[in-house]
Amino acid sequence: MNIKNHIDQIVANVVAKDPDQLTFHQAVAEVAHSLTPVLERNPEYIKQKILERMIEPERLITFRVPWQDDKGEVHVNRGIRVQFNSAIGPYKGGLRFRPNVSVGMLKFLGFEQTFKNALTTLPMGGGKGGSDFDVKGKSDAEVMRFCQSFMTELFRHIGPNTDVPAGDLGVGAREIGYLYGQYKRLTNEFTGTFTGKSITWGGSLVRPEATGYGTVYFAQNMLATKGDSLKSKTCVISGAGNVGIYAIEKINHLGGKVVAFATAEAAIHDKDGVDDEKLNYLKDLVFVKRGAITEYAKKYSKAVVLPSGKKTWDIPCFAAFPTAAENELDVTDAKTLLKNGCECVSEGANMPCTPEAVSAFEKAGILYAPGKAANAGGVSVSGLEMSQNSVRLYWPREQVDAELQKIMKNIHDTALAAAAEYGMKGNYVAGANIAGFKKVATAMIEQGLV
Ligand SMILES: NC(=O)C1=CN([C@@H]2O[C@H](COP(=O)(O)OP(=O)(O)OC[C@H]3O[C@@H](n4cnc5c(N)ncnc54)[C@H](OP(=O)(O)O)[C@@H]3O)[C@@H](O)[C@H]2O)C=CC1
Ligand SMILES: O=C(O)CCC(=O)C(=O)O
Repeated sequence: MNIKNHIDQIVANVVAKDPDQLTFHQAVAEVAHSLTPVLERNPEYIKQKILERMIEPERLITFRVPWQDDKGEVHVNRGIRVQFNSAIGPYKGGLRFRPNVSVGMLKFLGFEQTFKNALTTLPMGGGKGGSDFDVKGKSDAEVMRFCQSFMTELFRHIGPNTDVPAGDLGVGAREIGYLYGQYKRLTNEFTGTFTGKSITWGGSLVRPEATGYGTVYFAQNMLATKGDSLKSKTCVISGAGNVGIYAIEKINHLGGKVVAFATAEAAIHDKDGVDDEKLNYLKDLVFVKRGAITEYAKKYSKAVVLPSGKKTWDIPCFAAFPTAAENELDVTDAKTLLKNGCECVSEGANMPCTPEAVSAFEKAGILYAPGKAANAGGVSVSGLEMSQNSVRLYWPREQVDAELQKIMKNIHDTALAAAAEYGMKGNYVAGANIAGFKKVATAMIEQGLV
């Protein structure tokens, strides 16, 4: 059998089956093509149709979410949970509330999550969920009513040993509180069915920081292979949310300087860098006041708002951290980064670089880490939160952070070793896909035709 043709056919079938699910096609194509040498060496995977089974979610739940705004007007949104793969543990993955959320988007995210969770070494399967609800411009009371309605259906499909959601875009501490409160009311149980909980009621220290910190730890591990580090280096990020803000914090800890960050609405260039004092202001602005980042440029006179159409990737840097959303960094951005001397890209978001941008980085031979490896710190500490909930203990900050660093180094080393084993030295995309796939595939084979 010609393995390349076989894989092309699998990808073509995915496209034909659900033609509108573009990000899902993109995620499947990337993984499938990097598995060519693995399938060549392991005919059992082909015989057992492991890849074909892995691209079909185990279960897909959609439901109606009716809610009332503050004026009493009724609205209806769609709730979705994709329970993608439970071969190595309960389904695990975040909830996203954003107007563009669709089944296809959540399938892409749930598929990626399966590989990411396998890489963490913790016993977690893959899942993802969310709604086309827009949290922007809603009052706390409206968000609460929406979350309560959403959970009134979702609660019957989740549980500490079944499916454990967490946050993602648009779902932060406030939303998790409202969702968990309703879950508890309906089940009459206080269990670890959610992660990212507040530290006073079952959360883990370092979970809020974990994705941003982890992405920077991953970059640190990549740079160490070249005898380099982030010390005194200029960095840029996109996104000024949970992942982006804590990525800035860790870059500061390591002696780097972040000179640009952005939201979907605006990008800021601060050539002096976002030091700890400015970062505290930014945290309060984003997490507490829910204000626009343009306020930052009003407060700090040397910072400027970039002209419309300009992105943080236009600012020269040594390392770039895309921490916003899928396909936010295209090939033009990649070429600009390379032209300006960028040597390291570590993805905090899920699939933020387009395939053409990734090819440009690979061709240039710079250090490039895909999200499913580099942003796995968040779900890793979620796994540690589940462990703490199971034994009803809280671990100290130093212990959780030490575990996080250990896990990120292990993911780095595992991806690097898998890439080298299959003749793709230094290719973290192939390495992460191969290592994640082999772990899940082995579990699926051992569990019979599931
Ligand atoms: N939270 C976590 O633990 C994890 C998150 N991720 C991924 O990281 C990314 C960010 O998540 P998180 O920080 O939690 O989300 P938040 O909602 O906290 O923040 C997202 C930030 O990205 C900006 N943004 C969103 N969409 C776009 C876009 N299309 N172009 C430019 N900027 C955009 C938002 O701007 P605005 O406010 O204007 O919308 C906001 O500043 C997502 O891809 C998520 O899937 C991955 C692993 C774990
Ligand atoms: O912490 C989690 O369970 C999920 C985090 C997440 O959604 C992600 O890794 O993309």
